Amino acid sequence: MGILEVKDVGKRFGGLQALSNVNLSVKENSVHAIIGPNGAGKSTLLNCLVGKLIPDSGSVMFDGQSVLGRAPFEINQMGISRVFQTPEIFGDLTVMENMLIPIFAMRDGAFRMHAYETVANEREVIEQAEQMLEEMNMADKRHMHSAALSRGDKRRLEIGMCLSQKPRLLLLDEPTAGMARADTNNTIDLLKQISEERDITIAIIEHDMHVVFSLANRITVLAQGTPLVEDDPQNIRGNPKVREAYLGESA
Ligand SMILES: Nc1ncnc2c1ncn2[C@@H]1O[C@H](COP(=O)(O)OP(=O)(O)OP(=O)(O)O)[C@@H](O)[C@H]1O
Repeated sequence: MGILEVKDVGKRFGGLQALSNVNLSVKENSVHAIIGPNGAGKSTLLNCLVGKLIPDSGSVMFDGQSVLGRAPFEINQMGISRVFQTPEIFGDLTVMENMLIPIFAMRDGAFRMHAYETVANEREVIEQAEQMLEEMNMADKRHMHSAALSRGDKRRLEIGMCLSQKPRLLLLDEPTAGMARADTNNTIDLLKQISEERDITIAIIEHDMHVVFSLANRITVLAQGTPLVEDDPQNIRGNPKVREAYLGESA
């Protein structure tokens, strides 16, 4: 039994069956990649996991509890944290101010833009934020405006903000999209370190096969809204069905 169990999930948009019979079991403390060609349904599936979409059929269980019908913030409080394609940080705030927001939200149960103002003097919250910045290797950038950070550092900050909420499952939606190779490699190293050092499960949607094969210990291939194969990375590489699904792409 995985920490995340998706059973027979279907989702239709008008005449388009975006997902059908999706089954997925994500083992605790694994790094599970969900890959597939454009339009395969990866983002739709992810949105069903975090409450942004409600499937038409099937079930999504996290740690034995259904996430269906819960609002995104409730699912977040259950222990699922999501990293978006474009970093969701507040560019006008400093690195430290950004880091304060989710820690306050976790304590008080809401994620609000002005949150840091009301807690800026609270020692305990500041100490937690400082510690997370240390762990993310960003302490020296604490006073920088977040908009001025490199793409890799924005991602690093956002991942730190997610981790400060102590999630049990981190969902990443193409975390290296649009990055230069150096930033991509830094992000790979950071995610490797997180999965090795923390009691956390990672599920990642990713197009870049270098990232997928550097990180994942389990891979599900989606094609036309349904899982084509789920296996260990070494078996996915040579799988003819996967190559066929990716015809014209590099699997
Ligand atoms: N809100 C929506 N309304 C209508 N159709 C949608 C909606 N969201 C997604 N789709 C369609 O559902 C199918 C699956 O889309 P989805 O974005 O989940 O695929 P994907 O695997 O994430 O693709 P990509 O790799 O290009 O991001 C596509 O045909 C897409 O056009």
